[in-house]
Amino acid sequence: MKAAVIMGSDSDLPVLKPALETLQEFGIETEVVIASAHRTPHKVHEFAATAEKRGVKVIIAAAGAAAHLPGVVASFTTLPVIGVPVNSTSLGGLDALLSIVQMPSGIPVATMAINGAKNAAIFAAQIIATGNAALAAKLADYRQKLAAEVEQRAARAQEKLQAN
Ligand SMILES: Nc1c(C(=O)O)ncn1[C@@H]1O[C@H](COP(=O)(O)O)[C@@H](O)[C@H]1O
Repeated sequence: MKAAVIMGSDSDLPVLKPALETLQEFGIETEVVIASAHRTPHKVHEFAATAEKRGVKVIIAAAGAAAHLPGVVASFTTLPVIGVPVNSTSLGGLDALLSIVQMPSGIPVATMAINGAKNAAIFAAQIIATGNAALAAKLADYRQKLAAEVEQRAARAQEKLQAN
């Protein structure tokens, strides 16, 4: 049960932190790699072409600006690739979102929201859980906690409304 998180620059790390924390919470072993399709293309190729052999089941690939990294990673492997557009330029992440989401037919990248690192990790867990009952149970538990939190917040909001 292993995931990989690759990002285009160390400057993306703060955005990816929630993904790393969430993967850890679910007990998923995670490789973290900083490599760029533009600046270190050979490293990206080596990483993606050998990921399956290393036991990686799913790859989260994050980049900002002209974010070619997720698509290039996807081109070198048939493992599922989850793309995270990072807001790192004056275009607010829309540049990265459009670069990642609009893949040519045949080489998909499952694209998350801008800076949507946490959902990327949850989605990665869901993919791994299709073949791992213990992880599937953890995800079911997570959903229950989420629902309980929403109910608590709704109850607090109702109390405030009634007090006014
Ligand atoms: N989009 C890419 C790629 C790539 O797609 O290969 N490599 C780096 N980058 C992005 O450039 C932004 C600025 O990087 P620097 O802060 O290193 O200048 C980062 O958000 C990175 O993901």
